[in-house]
This record gives sequence, C-alpha cells and structure tokens, in this order.
Amino acid sequence: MKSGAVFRKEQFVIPSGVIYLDGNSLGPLPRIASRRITEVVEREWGQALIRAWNECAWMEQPARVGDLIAKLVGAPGGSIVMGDTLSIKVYQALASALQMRPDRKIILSDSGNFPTDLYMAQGLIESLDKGHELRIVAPEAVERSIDETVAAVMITQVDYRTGRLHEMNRITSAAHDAGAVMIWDLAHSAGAVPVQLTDSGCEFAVGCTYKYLNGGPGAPAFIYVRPDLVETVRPALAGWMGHDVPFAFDRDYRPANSIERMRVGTPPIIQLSALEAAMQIWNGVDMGDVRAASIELSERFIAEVEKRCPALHLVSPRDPAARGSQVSFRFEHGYAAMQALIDRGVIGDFRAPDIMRFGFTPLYLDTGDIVTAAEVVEDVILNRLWDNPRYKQVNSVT
Ligand SMILES: Cc1ncc(COP(=O)(O)O)c(C=O)c1O
Ligand SMILES: Nc1ccccc1C(=O)C[C@H](N)C(=O)O
Repeated sequence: MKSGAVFRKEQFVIPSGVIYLDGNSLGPLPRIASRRITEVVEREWGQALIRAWNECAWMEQPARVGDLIAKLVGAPGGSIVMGDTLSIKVYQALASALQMRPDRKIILSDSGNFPTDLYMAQGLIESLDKGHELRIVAPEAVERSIDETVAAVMITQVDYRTGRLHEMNRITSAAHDAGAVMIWDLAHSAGAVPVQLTDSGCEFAVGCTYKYLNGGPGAPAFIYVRPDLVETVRPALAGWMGHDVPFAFDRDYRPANSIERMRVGTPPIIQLSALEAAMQIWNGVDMGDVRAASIELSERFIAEVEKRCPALHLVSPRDPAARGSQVSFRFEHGYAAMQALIDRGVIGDFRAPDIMRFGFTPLYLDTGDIVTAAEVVEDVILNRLWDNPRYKQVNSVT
C-alpha cells in the first residue's frame, strides 16, 4: 500500500534491501540531483568556467533557491536566502535579534534544542560581552518563561530527540506580547510538517536542507527575515556577497537592501545545484498530504512496535498532532539495537543516552516498509540480536 499522493520513491536512489528511516538526519540522493551535479560540474564549471557566474546565473542562485524553499514554508518570494551552515544562520539571526532589543539581555531557549544552536548563542554572548544570558528551560515551560526581560526567543520547532512539536503561532504570539523577537529553527520542520511563516509573524527563521529537503550532506542552510524588517536588520556577518554592490569593491560595507544582505561569502554552487534540483521533487506536493501520510506511517509504526516489543518505551508525544515527523523509543541497549537494525537494512539512528530514533518521510516510505521495519525491530529485540560485541557503543554518527 502506498502512502497516497505524495509517494515518489522512484525519484530517489534507495539501495535495495534498505528501509531508510533516517531522512530526518540525511535525506537520500534524488536521481535528479545526481544528474544535475554532473551537468553543473562538467558543463558549467568545466566549460563555462568563470563566465558561469553570469551565464549560468550562479550569482542569483542563493535567492532563487530561497524562493523554492519559501513556497514550502509559507513565506513570500524574496524573504529567504541560502548560504553557509545552519550554525552560521542561527548566529546571524540571533545577533540581528539582539541588536533589535538593545535594552534586553535574555535569550530564551529550551533543553530540546539542538546543541549547536545553544553553543552558537553561548559563543555570541561571549563575543558581545554585554552581559547577555542564555536561559534554557524545559520545552513545556517555554511559553510561561517569556517575559519582558527576554530579547529573543530561539526555539527549534521539532525536538531532535523526542520529536515534540512546538506550536509556532502560540509561542510567537507570546514572544511578541512580551516584546521579544522570535527565531524559529526549522531544521526538522521544512519538508516534514506544514509551516506558515508569514502567518506566524516571526521575525526570523532558519533551517537546513540536507534532511527532509534532500539537498545532500553539507547542503547550504536558509534564513528567513520578515519582509518589513529586511532593510533594517544588521546581518552581523558583513561579508562581501551581502554588500549592496559586491563588485563595486567599496572600502566600506553597505548591506544590500534585500534579503541578500544575509549572504556572507561565495555560495557553494555544486551543492546549491543539487538542492535546487532536489526541490523539483516537491512540485505538486501538498504539505498537508505529506503531514497526513507521515502521521499514518508513524502511527502504524508505533502500534506495530508496541505490540511486538514491550521493552521499548515511546518517548515521542503519543498525540500525532504534537509530534514532528519522527518517532523515538527509549531502550537501555538502544545503541547496540540500532547497530543491529542497520546491519539488517533498517536504518534509523541513536541519540544518547538511550534513544532509538526513526524518521518518517512519505515521499519514499510506504506502509509496507513500516511493517517490515517493525518486524525487524521485533527480531532484534526479542531475539537479543543486539547482544553482540560487534555492536558495542562507540561515539559514532548513528
Ligand atoms: C536544530 C538543528 N540545528 C542545527 C543543526 C546543525 O547545524 P549545521 O548544519 O551547522 O551542522 C542541526 C542538525 O545537525 C539541527 O538539528
Ligand atoms: N548534520 C549532521 C552531520 C552528521 C551526522 C548527523 C547530522 C545531523 O544533522 C544530526 C541532526 N541534526 C540530528 O537531529 O541529530
């Protein structure tokens, strides 16, 4: 059975024998991206050389691809630009936000945020040396912790460990009621759940493109700035590609009068081209349909796993409306169990100390995959296949 209108597995390279439940960490290779990379390398870079910046419109690519992302996250054209890694985009958004509230010193985030977001905040605070403080509260406590001392609320919408989903509009309204600036990290949201940035009213949003958007390892991040602010935000990283006229080579920095001011340096053209091609997969895809299919798959997976493996404890919210597009289970031997699963073609990942994480991506997963994956989980858990010295814990990616 297929998960409805959004299923398009034939457009991806999925190795045979693999059920891929880690598209929430690194999306698989879209066939169109593979073809496009070859073309960009051989024809554009190889033949056009430096001329390609003009002839192949390389220079406009960060904004052009930003417009494709904008369609998926409910933002207008011209409000998103691509570049750098997500860590850098978090830094830029946060630095800009703090400049907008010079009298306030608190950055509010939650313990479900991904470490790099918190580290970037800590690093920025040190560099600024103006007495800012990072306040980290429990995910459930975010809304009630927003008060008039908070300069910026910086939250990742979907908790990378538990999959818990924050209500974007509610938290944004609470931030605005207290006069704080709202920054959303959409790393686990873009291409996973419906997002309406314009409706939310948030000032900034950032996200990566190598997960649900399938742009490939190291694909550039995106940053959204609310259109009414774009001519006043300070970009923090004053790189030449964000200059109003980069090729005037002025001595002094003057930011572009558009979202382009959030650019920093030379864009990664090959990687951006892979992403631009990968975005074609979303043509005709409704995020509401993706969400419905994702919920169907994740509900089925939870039911199948709980029926078969009482030793696994769900740590994701049971209410699908309160989850992103992933499901996590706690299991004491989770690391070893995940290695055993991966050995058997069911690829998820592990997050310390004991979380087995599974991502649901209806573009290339169907119910049959989910049931098969649950059967393999059952085999690994009930037959203690994890209890093997080969699966001893090391500090690895998955
Ligand atoms: C919420 C969040 N922020 C940031 C990152 C990573 O940032 P970067 O792309 O700079 O490695 C991730 C995942 O790697 C993430 O899940
Ligand atoms: N960028 C990576 C590079 C290597 C391994 C994992 C990642 C991830 O993206 C992890 C992801 N952010 C997570 O939610 O765990």
